Amino acid sequence: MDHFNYQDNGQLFAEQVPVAAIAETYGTPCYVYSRATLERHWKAFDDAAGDHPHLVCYAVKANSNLAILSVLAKLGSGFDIVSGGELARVLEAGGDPTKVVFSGVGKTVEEIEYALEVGVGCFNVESEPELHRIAKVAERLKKVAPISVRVNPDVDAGTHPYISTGLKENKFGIAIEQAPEVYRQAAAYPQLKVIGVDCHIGSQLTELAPFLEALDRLLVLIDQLASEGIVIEHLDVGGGLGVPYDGEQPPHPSEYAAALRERLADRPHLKLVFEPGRAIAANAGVLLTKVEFLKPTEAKHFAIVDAAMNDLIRPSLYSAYQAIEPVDRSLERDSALYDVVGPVCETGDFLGKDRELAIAEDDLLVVRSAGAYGFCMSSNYNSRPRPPEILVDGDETIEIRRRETYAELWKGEVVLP
Ligand SMILES: Cc1ncc(COP(=O)(O)O)c(C=O)c1O
Ligand SMILES: N[C@@H](CCCC[NH3+])C(=O)O
Repeated sequence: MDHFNYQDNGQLFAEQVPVAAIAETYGTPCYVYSRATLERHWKAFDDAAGDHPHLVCYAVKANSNLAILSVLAKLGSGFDIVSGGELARVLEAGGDPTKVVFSGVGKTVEEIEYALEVGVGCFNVESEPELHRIAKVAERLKKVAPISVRVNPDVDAGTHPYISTGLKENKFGIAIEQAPEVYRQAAAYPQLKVIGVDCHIGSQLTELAPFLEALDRLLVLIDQLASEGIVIEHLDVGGGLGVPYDGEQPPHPSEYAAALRERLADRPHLKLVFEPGRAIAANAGVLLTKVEFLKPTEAKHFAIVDAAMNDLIRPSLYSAYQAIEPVDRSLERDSALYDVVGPVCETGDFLGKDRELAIAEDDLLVVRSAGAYGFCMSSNYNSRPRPPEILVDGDETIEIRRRETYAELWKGEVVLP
């Protein structure tokens, strides 16, 4: 069962995970996750950091199902959040607020109050006005807010422009040249406690070099701050480690974490904070979908499936590649080149283009690497109920979110008299 992992990414897992039985029981489309794989990925970071002080703060945005958060909380995980809603989820799942880092460029007064009330571990401050806002709220609540400045190190992460975050032109963080001045202002506020430096340069990075370049720039900053008497206790390197969607060979989490740790060998007291999302969740999940119709046209063959862009938006939004495979490859089928599309009324509604597939109507397909930025980015567009989420936990399959009903589609709406 323990099978959706990096090394095995190219293999069919149907023999080990009862996906056909899951589809039978819960219907399609349907997300399926592996608890063992989630745990293994989290531990790869944790183990590689070894006895260097560290905290793996799973990025909740990647997959925020309460069951997933509770699995990680039980391992001792911290959490990287970007909203009050994510904080509420972490608390509901049994997460420790003191192990929460709060990122995001637009924290509201209400969110800051909430985070201070529950005692989050750190605010990752993304602008000067945010610094002043946190200080003001903390003063009013008579609290001291622990803060890091999210520094934009101006490193090209070499990833999709929509998910690159560490360049000068991106909205995230504070330019590294301005960071010392912002730290000085922070240090002058009695209601703020400077504890860290933070960065996050982008997502789906497949090389170590940009991470190390960013790290080196932050270490220079940390030394400069130390010379001014501003002591940094933790270095948050963000998330962003990529996964193999289409033959990429990103460093394994253990290799990545070990490389960063090595850089800090002469700084045994500088705590390392990681914020991985995708690397933990993506290849711990798949989206199951069924072929509704095969539609050959003059220009193209379409495989119309029952999952759509509302269920998994990454292909439509970023032209992202996600592998699509038939669950049962032993069936006799003619092979053809298909665009795998959903029922949503948008030309951009596709899960994959030009895929060589040997399939027929009613066949079950898996869309791989769908455990991260899958369900959490889903919507009800075209009034499609969102799919269920199933966690495979050893021999058990647990429905960790049931399929939405039609009535849930209009929850909170009113029919006018
Ligand atoms: C601040 C921050 N931390 C962590 C993450 C998680 O990124 P990833 O899923 O690429 O590890 C993101 C998303 O890119 C982010 O914006
Ligand atoms: N949602 C994106 C990643 C965004 C990362 C969040 N900062 C994806 O699916 O690849």
